[in-house]
Amino acid sequence: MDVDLVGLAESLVAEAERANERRLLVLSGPHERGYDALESILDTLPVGITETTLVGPDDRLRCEQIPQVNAGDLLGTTRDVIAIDAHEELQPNALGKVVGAVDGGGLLVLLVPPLEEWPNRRDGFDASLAVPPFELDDVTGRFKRRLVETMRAHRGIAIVDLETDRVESDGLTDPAPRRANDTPTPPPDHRFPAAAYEACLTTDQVDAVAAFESLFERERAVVLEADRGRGKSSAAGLAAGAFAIAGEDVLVTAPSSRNASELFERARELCETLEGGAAEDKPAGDSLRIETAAGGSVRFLEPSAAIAALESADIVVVDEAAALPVATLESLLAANRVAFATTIHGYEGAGRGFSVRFRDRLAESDHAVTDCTLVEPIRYAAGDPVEVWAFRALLLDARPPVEPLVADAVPESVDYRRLEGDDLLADESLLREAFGLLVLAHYRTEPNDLARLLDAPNLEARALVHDGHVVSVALLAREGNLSAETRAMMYEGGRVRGNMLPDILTSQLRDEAAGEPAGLRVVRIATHHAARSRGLGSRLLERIGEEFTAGEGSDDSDATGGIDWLGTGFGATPGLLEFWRENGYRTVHVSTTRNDASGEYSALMLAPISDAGRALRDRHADWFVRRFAALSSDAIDDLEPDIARAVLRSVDADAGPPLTLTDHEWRVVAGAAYGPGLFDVDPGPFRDLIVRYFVDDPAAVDLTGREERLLVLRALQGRDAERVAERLEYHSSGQCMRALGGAFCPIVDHYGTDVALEVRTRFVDE
Ligand SMILES: CC(=O)SCCNC(=O)CCNC(=O)[C@H](O)C(C)(C)COP(=O)(O)OP(=O)(O)OC[C@H]1O[C@@H](n2cnc3c(N)ncnc32)[C@H](O)[C@@H]1OP(=O)(O)O
Ligand SMILES: Nc1ncnc2c1ncn2[C@@H]1O[C@H](COP(=O)(O)OP(=O)(O)OP(=O)(O)O)[C@@H](O)[C@H]1O
Repeated sequence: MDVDLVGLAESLVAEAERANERRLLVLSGPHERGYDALESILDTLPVGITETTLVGPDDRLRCEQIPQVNAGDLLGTTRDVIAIDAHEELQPNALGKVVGAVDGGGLLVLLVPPLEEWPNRRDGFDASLAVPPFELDDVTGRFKRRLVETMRAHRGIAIVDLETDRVESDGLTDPAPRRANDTPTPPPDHRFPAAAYEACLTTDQVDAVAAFESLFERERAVVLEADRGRGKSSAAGLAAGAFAIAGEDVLVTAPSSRNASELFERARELCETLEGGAAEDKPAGDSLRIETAAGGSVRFLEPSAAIAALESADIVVVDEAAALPVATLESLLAANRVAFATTIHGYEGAGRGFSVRFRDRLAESDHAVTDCTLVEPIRYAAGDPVEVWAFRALLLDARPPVEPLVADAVPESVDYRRLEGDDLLADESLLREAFGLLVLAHYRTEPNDLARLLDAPNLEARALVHDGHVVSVALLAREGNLSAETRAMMYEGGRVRGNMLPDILTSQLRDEAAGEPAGLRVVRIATHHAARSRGLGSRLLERIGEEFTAGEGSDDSDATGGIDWLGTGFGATPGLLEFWRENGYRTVHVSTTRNDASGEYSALMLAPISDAGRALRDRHADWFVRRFAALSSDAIDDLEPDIARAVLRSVDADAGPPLTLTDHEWRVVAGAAYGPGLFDVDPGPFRDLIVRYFVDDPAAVDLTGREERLLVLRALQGRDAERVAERLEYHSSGQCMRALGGAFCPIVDHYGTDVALEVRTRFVDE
């Protein structure tokens, strides 16, 4: 080989060391030559085998090797050199996870096919985007084209063409030598020991530790946000140690104990510094525990155990909070003094439930909240070119437009726009705004989603733009239109990628024909927070409906038309159910388990366009109404009553069986409403009536919100009267049951047959 590859790698590393930055070396060309080059580089660089990792399919070097799917193992760890073999495939998520693990002074190496060809090759990841009925050939290469373009445009990235033996770019930036880091100093008035601050590596970390001092007071919460590798876990550990030294019992929780290791490391070091090795580190089962001379402690419990033990702790620290379900975070908020540390950008595809949903709940709580953001990286210098490139290429920092640009947007001021892949690729700011809005509005968006948006044949995006800026955006997926073979396979228990609605309607709800009509699922919709509640989201759905109604019916399956139904599935909340209902969508199913990430039950809704779509919606609405009462006392017996009310109200009013209570059942119900009868002897007819009442939503039946919740909790979900009385603030279970009878009076008045009304006259003077 003519080019002095080894010399280039050495210069890159020398420069990286000088600046405490990283460098990226792209080796493009035939697979084997890539490995030959990599091996000679690794043989020469003064880097230990233990500090090197190969991320790829084969164990080909004398160093640690992990496949891309396990790239998450590198999160929170540090390596001098990481090489990614992207010949067989490149998973965008793996790239995002790996980039943060390379140490300052280190090298990231990317083995790729010749750059000109790479975007035109379909790889293993692309295969995952070819969801039925689409084929691999339908997948495009825009994401890779974007990677190549940004690699060529960014600093600090060397590109070598191994086929032509040419250095396309040497990636050298000739950086100024790094300034010696100023040693951070403790804040002037501090309550933690100075050693807690002296252990900090950056001024940001000092500020973060200081933020924890607010937890000396009651009813306080601290929120620590940072990109990966800013030292937030360590800051939390120093604070936890300082509290333990002061005699407090600190309970630490995180998705797994592995996530909390840095925190315990710092806490233990601090306790040892201050107590001269007195701190005890006792592994007890799977929990870590540090105890101090003052009787304080730092201990780890898994989230569910931590929730059960909140009462016993003085202070609760939640690390990697964004990766926990919102429901779990809410339960942890019951702690009086609590801190949440979380990653804000999606290296890990970590949940954004934290910022999206939990923030509101935190603001509503009684805690005074202290916020702190750590910006300065710890593993490498700020402004590191590899991080800058990764953020840009993977849009890890994509943001919606700044508020003033869209603050005046109203339905009359906006244009409807199809966001075609090529437009998005060509217009960086359009892509950033649209993707940024999707990311901000959803709790789980990751680099793979960017690739999907650009390349997946089943996905489309639409937006409302105000003065050229995206103010509302929707991500749409084509579903259904599946062959008889695929449908049979699903019906028999096989899985099909994409196609969420047909999949659930077929495999769970046993409708083999559900995948036949063609649909369009609104995967995600978001309006800029500065312009919500002005009808923009509804306008966007309306325009989408118009566009796809144009070519109604599955016979005509050309690019825009050929759609039988619009649909959606999302974590159900009363507000969202109302939003979709207002826009013509009707509920056909509620999931029987809570979503892992959001902690919510999902609702599936359909808005038919063609006759085939209407038939699909109608039969599923009918089945849903028929099964709802039985579900309520079983799989969804803990569905929040306000969600149950909203779910039933958003079912098509014509759906479900007619009321068929026998004369005897009417006597039982009317007897409980107006006389001495009891709900408990025969709940069935009561439940049928309640479901009918909610689905019809008749104005003539006058019930309060509290009465409706009572109907759900006691009668549909069959919960214990005493608990229901407590929750709805009735004086006693007796009063609660009397109120239940009372709630049935207007229902009997409205629906009751002559037999029922006769019962009423026995007890009421008319
Ligand atoms: C498949 C999915 O993507 S479901 C997830 C939807 N997206 C999100 O939750 C992201 C955050 N939220 C948003 O971006 C917006 O609130 C959207 C997209 C839900 C609605 O967009 P908007 O432009 O505000 O819609 P629009 O003005 O037409 O309708 C608003 C009405 O919907 C209802 N609504 C929507 N969301 C909520 C909510 N979270 N809580 C209460 N009501 C809500 C209300 O009735 C509201 O009217 P109001 O504010 O006068 O009470
Ligand atoms: N004060 C400190 N003293 C010693 N080492 C530190 C300190 N702060 C951070 N580090 C080291 O820097 C790296 C990143 O720190 P830490 O894990 O706390 O950051 P983080 O923001 O939680 O990062 P990640 O999200 O990647 O886990 C770790 O290897 C940690 O050991």
